[in-house]
Amino acid sequence: MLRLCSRLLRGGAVIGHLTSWSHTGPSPLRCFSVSHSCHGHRDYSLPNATWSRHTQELYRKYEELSKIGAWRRIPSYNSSVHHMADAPPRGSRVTRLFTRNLDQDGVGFEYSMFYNVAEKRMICIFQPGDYLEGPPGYTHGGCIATILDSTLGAGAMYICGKVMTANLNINYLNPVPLGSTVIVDCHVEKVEGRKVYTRGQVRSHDDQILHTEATGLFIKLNMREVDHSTD
Ligand SMILES: CCCCC/C=C\C/C=C\C/C=C\C/C=C\CCCC(=O)SCCNC(=O)CCNC(=O)[C@H](O)C(C)(C)COP(=O)(O)OP(=O)(O)OC[C@H]1O[C@@H](n2cnc3c(N)ncnc32)[C@H](O)[C@@H]1OP(=O)(O)O
Repeated sequence: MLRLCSRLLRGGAVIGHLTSWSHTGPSPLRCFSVSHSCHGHRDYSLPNATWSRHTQELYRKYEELSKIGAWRRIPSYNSSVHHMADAPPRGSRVTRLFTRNLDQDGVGFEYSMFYNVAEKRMICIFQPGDYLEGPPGYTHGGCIATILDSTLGAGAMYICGKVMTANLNINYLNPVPLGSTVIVDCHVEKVEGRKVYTRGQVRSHDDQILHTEATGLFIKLNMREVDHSTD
């Protein structure tokens, strides 16, 4: 972990990159100003042929809201380093962001995130594919935890910059069918020193079913504590 943090932080880490999303002026980060690709990398937050009608409808709704300025789509690449303006050297390692580690569309995590600055709110339109099975026909709880952690964490990063998950509490209330469309709705509740308290829900696309509730504690990273000696 220390090695990972060290490498990320020295390279102008992705989380630092995410920090500057909150700048009000023109973004210094070229990746986030490009809607369809970042230096040729595919933006997975854009619709593909495997998205259901419900997933597409929700996406269009937030896309429209983005046009009037309330929301902003968050591009998504399949490696953490693709989110960085200045990626650290990776050597021979080819890493993949956990939620983007399948090459086939539709079978894993299909999702798109949008952020609302005024509400300190991050939403994620999520369509779990068939390879995320837990109970027969339903999404594995670990996958639900992953998308919650990612959405809560992205919201915390937008407000506070470099953070890591310290605590994640989840109540699973109703199972999430594979292939369904859910909305992961998260916000930052409060910030106390380095602690960022977040809360979120997973609801069905029509808000009729509350699938999951969660709270997350994220800790702002103290760069002085990063140990480079393990490299
Ligand atoms: C991380 C890479 C993410 C890469 C994403 C890249 C691109 C993505 C792009 C778009 C997608 C967007 C977002 C995705 C976001 C996130 C998803 C991934 C997130 C993760 O997958 S992340 C991995 C799992 N995560 C860990 O691997 C953490 C291991 N852990 C540690 O590294 C340390 O533990 C640390 C740093 C957490 C704290 O360590 P530390 O030394 O800096 O701070 P310290 O311990 O002093 O605590 C300071 C104050 O927090 C309180 N505190 C601490 N822990 C607490 C707890 N559990 N409960 C209650 N209070 C707690 C203390 O009580 C004190 O409170 P007080 O100030 O009041 O005394």
